[in-house]
Amino acid sequence: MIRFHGVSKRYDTGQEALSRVDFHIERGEMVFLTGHSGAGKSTLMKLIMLMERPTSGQVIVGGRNTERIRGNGIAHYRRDIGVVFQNHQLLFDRSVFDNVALPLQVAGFQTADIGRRVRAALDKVGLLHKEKLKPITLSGGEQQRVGIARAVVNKPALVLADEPTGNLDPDLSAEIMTLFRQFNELGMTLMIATHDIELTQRMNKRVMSLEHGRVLAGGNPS
Ligand SMILES: Nc1ncnc2c1ncn2[C@@H]1O[C@H](COP(=O)(O)OP(=O)(O)OP(=O)(O)O)[C@@H](O)[C@H]1O
Repeated sequence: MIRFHGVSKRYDTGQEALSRVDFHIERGEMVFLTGHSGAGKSTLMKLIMLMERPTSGQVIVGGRNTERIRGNGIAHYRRDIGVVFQNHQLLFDRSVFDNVALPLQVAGFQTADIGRRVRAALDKVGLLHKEKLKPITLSGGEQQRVGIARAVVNKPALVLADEPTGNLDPDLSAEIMTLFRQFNELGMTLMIATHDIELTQRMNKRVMSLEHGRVLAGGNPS
């Protein structure tokens, strides 16, 4: 699903965020990405999202060399990737329903189809009864679940989550991880960046660790 071949990323500031990174994630895997602050986790995910481009090396996603994905192709490519952030990035003047519907509207789905899919996603994260509320009235854990529903509503093959439990207490973090595991069991490939080593140990999934822009361990399926 994702292959990095000798990927380096140097920002314009001269900072080398990734240095000759090689790894492979198979379709259907759930992999944690860990490492100290500044190790390069977000940069690695931005390269997969085509928000940044490598200075050298190849990023292959779903069998496609992303170097060749340009212009209009980028939006199309991103439709098959769900993204979850630590700070939700929800629209606070829209309802829960509208927030989750957003990716489907952008992709041009029919209204009836949108309703069906949004409710299915909200049901999976246990928030069907809150579809009319504004996100501001929800707890942090609920807001994060809205963010997750939005990330998966399009049934993407790949979900990237950057510190999805960063602001949550241990019980809520475990709940979010259970959700991710359920999506993984449905066949989605997941990559989850986290500082929470204890949480990753409990999940019993592959852990890939970065240190100063290099893969320290766990770069390949066991
Ligand atoms: N846009 C940018 N311009 C310049 N340097 C950057 C940029 N983004 C990240 N960096 C630098 O690249 C390195 C890797 O940053 P990155 O955000 O990928 O790390 P991270 O492992 O996600 O860290 P954290 O856990 O703190 O989010 C850091 O030294 C950071 O300062």
